[in-house]
Amino acid sequence: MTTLTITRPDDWHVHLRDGAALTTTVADISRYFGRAIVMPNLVPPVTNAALAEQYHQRIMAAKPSAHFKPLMVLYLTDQTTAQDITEAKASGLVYAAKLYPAGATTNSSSGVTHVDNIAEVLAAMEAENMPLLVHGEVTDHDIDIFDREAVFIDTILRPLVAKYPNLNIVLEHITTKHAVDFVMQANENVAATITAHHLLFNRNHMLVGGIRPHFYCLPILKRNIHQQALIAAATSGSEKFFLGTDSAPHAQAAKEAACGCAGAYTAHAAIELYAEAFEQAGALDKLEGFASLHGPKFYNLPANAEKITLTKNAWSVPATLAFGDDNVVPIRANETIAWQVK
Ligand SMILES: NC(=O)N[C@@H](CC(=O)O)C(=O)O
Ligand SMILES: [Zn+2]
Ligand SMILES: [Zn+2]
Repeated sequence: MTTLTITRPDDWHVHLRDGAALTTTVADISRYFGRAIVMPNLVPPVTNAALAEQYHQRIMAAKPSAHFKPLMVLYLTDQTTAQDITEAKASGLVYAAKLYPAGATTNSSSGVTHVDNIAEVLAAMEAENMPLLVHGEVTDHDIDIFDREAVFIDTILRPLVAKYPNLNIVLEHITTKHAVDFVMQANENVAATITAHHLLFNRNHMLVGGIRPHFYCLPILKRNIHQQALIAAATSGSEKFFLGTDSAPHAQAAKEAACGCAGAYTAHAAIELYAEAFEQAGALDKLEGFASLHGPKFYNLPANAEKITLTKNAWSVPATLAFGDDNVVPIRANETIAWQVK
């Protein structure tokens, strides 16, 4: 196949950052995506409706394409109240709230220290029909970094799903067969996003022949059998799995460092990278469901009305992209990508 026309896709998990970085991130994400769930892990984080509204204005001031709509997310802390949820929902701009276990990932230090601290908040979200988005990793320092997602599922998520059976939950950026199996056996209100980089890469890409910091993200790339399970889930046609790039830019110097930040930048070529992964799996016919239909259905929103067309036409990714006063090194820097959006 050399061209592929699909319903305009959405990105259900992206980091646009703030300030001057918005010039690049907003242009890239709005090139063909219709909507994006915008992660709230700024410094300080987006913890209430007023902050979400201000962040929304800054994103719109960065002039996204006319078809683009940012969907805002509340960052949950130990101090979040049920009223914060009610006000966020009433704003009409906030579509979900995010659980970052404190210390699990970039800018998560204000996150939740124990899920019991947000019991009332979760009950309010269940009542208000507001989805809970989860960074699913435990932070105990004696738990191996490669096991943190599986341990989170068994010790935190499974009991949480049982306690709030009607809460809509998205396990974000899943990276293991354990997560795929958990989501598959759960009820319809439990779904997952999958990144392009976790479909295309495993930990060998990051660690063999030298350490490659631009592949370092959280949850960390796992071994090949997990990559295969993610590919099988994404291309299965199951409505429980949908596109979330987790495009997470950091300045080049913050990645290429003795202690490098976690996050991979893919917003410059997101659907193109997914198309490669789906083509390698012989499943290009499943891309539209994953990228454009399953997400809106889960969020109870209509699919986008327009279409986009991808053509098989290799193009070169630059070594760096502008990122405020800095640079970001995108995934596939100095290499080619097989697909291109017309
Ligand atoms: N995925 C990452 O490695 N990093 C994200 C945070 C996150 O999504 O966990 C970031 O904000 O940099
Ligand atoms: Zn995360
Ligand atoms: Zn993320």
